[in-house]
Amino acid sequence: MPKTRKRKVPITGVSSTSNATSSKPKSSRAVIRGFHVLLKQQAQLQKVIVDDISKKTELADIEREIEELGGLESYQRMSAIGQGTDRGGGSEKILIRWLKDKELHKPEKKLRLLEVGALKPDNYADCSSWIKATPIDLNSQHPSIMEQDFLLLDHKQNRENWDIISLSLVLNFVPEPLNRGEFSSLSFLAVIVISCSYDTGRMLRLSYDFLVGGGHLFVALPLSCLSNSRYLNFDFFSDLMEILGFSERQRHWRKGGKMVYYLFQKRVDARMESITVPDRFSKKTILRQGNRNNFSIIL
Ligand SMILES: C[S@@+](CC[C@H](N)C(=O)[O-])C[C@H]1O[C@@H](n2cnc3c(N)ncnc32)[C@H](O)[C@@H]1O
Repeated sequence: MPKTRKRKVPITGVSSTSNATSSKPKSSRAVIRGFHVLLKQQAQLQKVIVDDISKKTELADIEREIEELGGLESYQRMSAIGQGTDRGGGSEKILIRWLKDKELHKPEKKLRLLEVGALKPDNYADCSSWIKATPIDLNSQHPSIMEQDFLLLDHKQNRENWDIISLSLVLNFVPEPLNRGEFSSLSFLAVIVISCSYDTGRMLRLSYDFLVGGGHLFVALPLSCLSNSRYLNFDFFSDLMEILGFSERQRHWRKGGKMVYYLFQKRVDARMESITVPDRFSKKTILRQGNRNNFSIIL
């Protein structure tokens, strides 16, 4: 008689039936964490799958779990719930506060803000008298969010076209080129937490090109991307942004916290074309050993 495979306890410990539909903060956090665990494992398994048949079964289990959790839509919905003001609000609050501190909220003309990786269409609705926000996402969840790959924006049209660009939890989320464009939600999920270092660097370069002189770039990252990466730390990131032509204006994180926020300003005198990128920024440079994550940015 053929052996029946015992159904495993979910790797994430997250039950698909109870959590994927709930909007309780604990549940959404658990589902998001669950997704991250599964996606990482899925991406790792996909790398070795070719010659190891037993891994195929493991991968199938993981893909089933991802599907049971509701796929990308569920993940994005949960992240959007996490952004709600009743949950402490999204990172846009920090950007708005910094802009107000700089007295930038009384402009002659509304500030044009490009919000990359928007899960909600109305994050800047309260500031509509001084901010004209354009939310975009690879996989739009709302008719008012333009479905658009930032990396494929028309260069000519967007060059020096934006006063502010927001990359909140996007640099750590850039899918591999193959999975961008015509992706199924599942193949997209597979690479969601394994950022492609070159595209992350390209995103920062494009942000520079797309901002007006003196324009601001807001970056939010999971703290561990800088505090516990093999290839990146606070100093390295600051040097890299300097090289790109950005001056740091604000930085916020706290010990034991989960996030780090930056506000950079495009230097007007910087001439990217003539800058030679030092070697250490154009390849992965190991900064520290041990049990670390692999988040990196390559210019
Ligand atoms: C973790 S969510 C971040 C959501 C929100 N900005 C926040 O701070 O919570 C990352 C989003 O970035 C989007 N994204 C990643 N790369 C992108 C790209 N090249 N162009 C547009 N959106 C992108 C993904 O589709 C995803 O919805």
